Amino acid sequence: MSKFAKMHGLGNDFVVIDGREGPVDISAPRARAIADRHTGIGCDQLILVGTSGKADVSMRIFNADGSEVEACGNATRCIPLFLGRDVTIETKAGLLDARLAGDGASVDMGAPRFEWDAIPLAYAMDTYSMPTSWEDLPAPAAVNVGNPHVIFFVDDLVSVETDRLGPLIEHDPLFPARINVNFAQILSDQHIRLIVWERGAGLTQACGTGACATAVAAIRQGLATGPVTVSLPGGDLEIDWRAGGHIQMTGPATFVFSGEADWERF
Ligand SMILES: N[C@@H](CCC[C@H](N)C(=O)O)C(=O)O
Repeated sequence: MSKFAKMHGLGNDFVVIDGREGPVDISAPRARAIADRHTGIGCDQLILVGTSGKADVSMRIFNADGSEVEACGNATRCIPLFLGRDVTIETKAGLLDARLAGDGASVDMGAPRFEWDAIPLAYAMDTYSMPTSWEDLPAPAAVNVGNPHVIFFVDDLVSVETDRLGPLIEHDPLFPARINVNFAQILSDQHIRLIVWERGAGLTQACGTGACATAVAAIRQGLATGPVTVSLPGGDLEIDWRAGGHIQMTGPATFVFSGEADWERF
């Protein structure tokens, strides 16, 4: 048996398992079973907090489909709340600094990457404005903020079939590691509306790394100036980035309930 908390960041929900007391064995099928909304606990991502030799704690991230990934912005904001203090967190994407702020946390998400093989793409291509697209969507941008994102800036978000185009693009062979798909509408110089089809989880209420990647792509293309408010279905995130620098993400994190479970049963 070990302790867990159900938490969320703007409705992007997590089962956060405390693995600091002893090893918790999470395989892909087990992560999928825990995340199942009918037969498990239910979540978009399963988060395993552990000990670390390099930071205060480590964090492993599993999508609802069981795939283990490098980064999760909303979950990173939940960790200071889960532990009750500011923390440094070791992730597959590097060390992150997360501090309690307002009704959530503020996190240094590191520096974005734009090289085609860092996204990764299947072959060399300009990631500022990619010479490709799908159906009526405009040419996208690609950014890696610890995990891979493609961003489409559209005129009218309501008319985009996000649930049909999202999975099509996520699984396109251009993206050998699959991809998180961001559909964004610029509302003003400092305000973006965003819907994210997440790799391995589908449409979510919010995606922290998606907000970071989208704000960075917009600032890079001169479509916005930082700091940017990114409005997702679940609420708003504040993203600050200057070219060459780190991304600072600030927004809410919520504790829902705690429990104890025998993970061997999943
Ligand atoms: N919800 C997260 C992102 C979770 C991982 C993502 N689906 C991936 O596969 O990279 C966030 O808030 O950033």
